[in-house]
Amino acid sequence: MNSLYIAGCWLAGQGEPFESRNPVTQQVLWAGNGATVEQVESAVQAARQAFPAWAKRSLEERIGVLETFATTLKSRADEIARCIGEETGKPLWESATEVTSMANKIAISVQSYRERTGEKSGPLGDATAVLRHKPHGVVAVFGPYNFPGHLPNGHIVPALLAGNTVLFKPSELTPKVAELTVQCWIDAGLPAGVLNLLQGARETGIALAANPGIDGLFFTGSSRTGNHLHQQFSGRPDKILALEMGGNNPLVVDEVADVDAAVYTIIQSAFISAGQRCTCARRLLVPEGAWGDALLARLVAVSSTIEVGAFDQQPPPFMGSVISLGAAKALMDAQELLLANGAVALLEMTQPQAQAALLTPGIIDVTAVTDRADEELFGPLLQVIRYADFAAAIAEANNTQYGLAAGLLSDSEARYQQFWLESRAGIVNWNKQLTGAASTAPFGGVGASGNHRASAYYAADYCAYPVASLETPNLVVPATLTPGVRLS
Ligand SMILES: NC(=O)C1=CN([C@@H]2O[C@H](COP(=O)(O)OP(=O)(O)OC[C@H]3O[C@@H](n4cnc5c(N)ncnc54)[C@H](O)[C@@H]3O)[C@@H](O)[C@H]2O)C=CC1
Ligand SMILES: O=C(O)CCC(=O)N[C@@H](CCC(=O)O)C(=O)O
Repeated sequence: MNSLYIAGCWLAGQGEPFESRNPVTQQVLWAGNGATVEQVESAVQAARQAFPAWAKRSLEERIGVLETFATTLKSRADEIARCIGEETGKPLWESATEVTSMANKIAISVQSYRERTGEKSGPLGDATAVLRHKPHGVVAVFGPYNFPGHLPNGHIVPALLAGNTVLFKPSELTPKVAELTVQCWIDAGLPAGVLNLLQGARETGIALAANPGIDGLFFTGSSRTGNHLHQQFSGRPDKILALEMGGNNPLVVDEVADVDAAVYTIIQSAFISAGQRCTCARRLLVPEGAWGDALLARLVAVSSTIEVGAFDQQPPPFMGSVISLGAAKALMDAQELLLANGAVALLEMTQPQAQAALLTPGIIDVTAVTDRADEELFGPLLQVIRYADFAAAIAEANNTQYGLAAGLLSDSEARYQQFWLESRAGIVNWNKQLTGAASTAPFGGVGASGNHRASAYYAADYCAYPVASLETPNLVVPATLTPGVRLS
């Protein structure tokens, strides 16, 4: 099978074989071979060769290709949504929103490019000061499995718009979505070599990140891989590295008047996408006492009725599966370990069928667990921590190496102001779910969640570098010479 797209040609990978499966039925959806070190090198050369012509095209010409890509996405929206659903397990209604986000990314990126990396000029003395931006050159884009279309697209679109050429290494768990996306780019008329697809697992990623021919690497994925890349790129200030990584996100609940509104917002924060969003609430901070007990009772009651099912089930489920049987097992093991260490199951996460990666929502009280690991459990398992007062809640919210998203549900604006000031995260929400960040805003975290190169609306910033110029067509001797210099 021709799994790679290099220099405008589909060709077979010569590396390790791998496949993707429907996480519920285990049906094989895609099978192929990864790219070898040599094939990565030939893709880097193709991207290098294509770079000057692509970068020299006018911005309007590049926008034209991107807009055709958006039209292609819209015309194939149902097919792409189905592909995302069957490969990730995400319900069709949610996969459809992912395709919409992909298409919307074009206009948002153009607006962002013009606003943040466009051209500005003004008089400075007897010259004109001009600010323009240039693309970096050849950049690698690494994608995660949870948004196999939207998140790589969030790097690829602004990178191409700025004039870079791209090597796309998708998650090995979602090769079929990646292949379909690249086909849409081909149909949109993207010239050969401008976007190259390097399928493969970790070894392909390692080969691409280590290739000396890349000028930058834009990564969305786990903190562990991101940290590894950060170390690998240390001492290389000549290469730009943008890291979007995971979180251990806190959602603090105050004693609000509308308990059902709080419960709904918690569910949208913790269980959407079966808990497989980097922005999902992982830790729910609930006040000690009767009000907190009542909130939790209601949360458990409603969560136990959440529909979980296959991506195409009718009527549609709220939650699909997690990405694989392996991921389901790791989550079940993590729950078991927490329970063995003193956690109390308020609603135990279960895996109803051993051969399907479907998990029911889990809510466990970990207040009594000492030395809780500060790690991201990437699935539908919400950890509850009870707090004595608001200061303790904020301290617990910040008790993490990560800093992606943090939220407060409270009727008090003063408390929100305190929370906003004292919390440390790139997304801080008040009475809104943690998930579903807008593409029209910057998206990135601090601490172990990122390296201060926010994506989404600010992706333009890492896709091009500023060039400041002082310009005048007339080379003249200034009226006043610097002391000590004589021209006569
Ligand atoms: N902050 C953000 O914007 C987002 C972060 N995420 C995070 O992504 C994670 C889930 O995605 P995964 O696919 O599991 O991430 P991952 O880190 O396992 O994989 C991401 C990519 O890196 C590649 N890779 C793995 N090891 C590598 C190595 N040593 N060298 C080079 N490449 C390597 C993989 O093949 C894949 O293409 C979660 O932690 C989630 O929080 C997901 C979405 C958004
Ligand atoms: O990148 C963008 O355009 C906006 C950020 C975004 O879409 N965030 C989503 C996905 C987060 C994840 O991958 O887990 C969200 O906040 O739900």
